[in-house]
Amino acid sequence: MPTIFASGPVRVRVPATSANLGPGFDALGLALALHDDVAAEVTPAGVRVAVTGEGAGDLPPDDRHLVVVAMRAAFDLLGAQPPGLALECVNRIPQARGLGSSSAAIVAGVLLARGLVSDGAQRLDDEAVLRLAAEIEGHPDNVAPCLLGGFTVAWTEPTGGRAVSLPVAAGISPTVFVPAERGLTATARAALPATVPHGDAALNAGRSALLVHALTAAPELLLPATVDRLHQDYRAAGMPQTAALVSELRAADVAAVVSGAGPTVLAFTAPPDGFDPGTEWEVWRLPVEVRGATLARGRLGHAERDPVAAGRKS
Ligand SMILES: Nc1ncnc2c1ncn2[C@@H]1O[C@H](COP(=O)(O)OP(=O)(O)O)[C@@H](O)[C@H]1O
Ligand SMILES: N[C@@H](CCOP(=O)(O)O)C(=O)O
Repeated sequence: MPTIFASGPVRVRVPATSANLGPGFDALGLALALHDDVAAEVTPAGVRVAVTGEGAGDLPPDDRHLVVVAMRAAFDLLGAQPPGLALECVNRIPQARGLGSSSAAIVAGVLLARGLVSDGAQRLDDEAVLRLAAEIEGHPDNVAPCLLGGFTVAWTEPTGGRAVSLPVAAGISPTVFVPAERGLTATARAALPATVPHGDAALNAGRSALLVHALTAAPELLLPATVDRLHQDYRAAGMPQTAALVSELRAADVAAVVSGAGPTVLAFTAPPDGFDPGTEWEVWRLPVEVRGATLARGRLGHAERDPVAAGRKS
C-alpha cells in the first residue's frame, strides 16, 4: 500500500528524563515534568527547522538536526520520505547535561513522523516506536520513560528495546542540580571500562532490584538502593564537581545520583533546609511526569510556545 502523508501539522510534547538512577545503568529511568514541544508539517520541498529555547543558534536547521534524523529513520520504516519538512521546536530540556535531551529529540522525531503518515500507527506500533528510538539512542533507558512516562524498567532483546512503566510511590520528590557546563553522553560512555569486577556487578544487581522496590513501595530504602559501582566512579574524574555534590548530598542522607551520563545531579527527595550546593548549580524541583510523550494535531499554540509553562518548578 502506498504511503499517504496526513495534511496539516502535528505536534508532540516530550518530557525530560533521568536515566540510570544510580545502579540501573542502561535500564532504569524516570520521566520529569520539564518538556520540549515540537511541531512538524510536510512541505513541497526542502527542510526548515526553527528552534527557540535550548540549543537555539547552535543546532543545525537541516537534515543534521536530531529530530529530523529520527524522522527520516521513522519515515524509512513507514514506507516513504516526504517531499519536504518544516519543524518548529520549543526546547526547555537543557542539552548535554544528563536530562535526556537527545532521547526527547529522538522520541519527538519518531512520533511526529508516525503522526504525519495517515495510517502511521498501524505501520509503526508503540513497540516499534520504542525499538526504533532505542536503536537510534543506543540504549533504551531514557527513551523508555520519555515515551511511557513515570518510572520505567527497560531491557534489550535480540529484537530490540522493550520497557514497562511502574507506578511511583508517594513521597518521591525529585530535585535536579544542573550545572552550566555540558558533558556529552558519548564522552561519558567512553570513560567506562570494557569489564567490571564480579563483586561490583553483583552489588549493582541487588541494588537495582532494591531500587525498583524503593521507588514503587518503600522510599525509605532509597539511600541504600541508589548505590552504584558500574558507572559513576569511572566517570567521576570527568565531572569532579558532580561527584562531590553527590557525595555531599548522600552524606546528608539524601538519595542522590548522577542523572543519566551527567553532569546533572538527581536527588530523589528535597535537600535539607539550608543546604547550599553553591552558585554553580541551578536547582529545580521537577515532579515525576506520569504522562509520556503526547502527539496531537495542529501547530504549537500559545501554551506550547510559553518558555516556562511546561517547565521548571523551583
Ligand atoms: N532538542 C534537540 N534538538 C536537536 N538536537 C538535540 C536536541 N537535544 C539534544 N540534541 C543533540 O544531542 C546532543 C546531546 O545529547 P547527549 O550527549 O546524549 O546529552 P543529553 O544527556 O542531553 O541527552 C546535543 O549536543 C545535540 O547535538
Ligand atoms: N545509560 C546512559 C544514560 C544516558 O543518559 P543521558 O540523559 O545522559 O543521555 C549512560 O549512562 O550512558
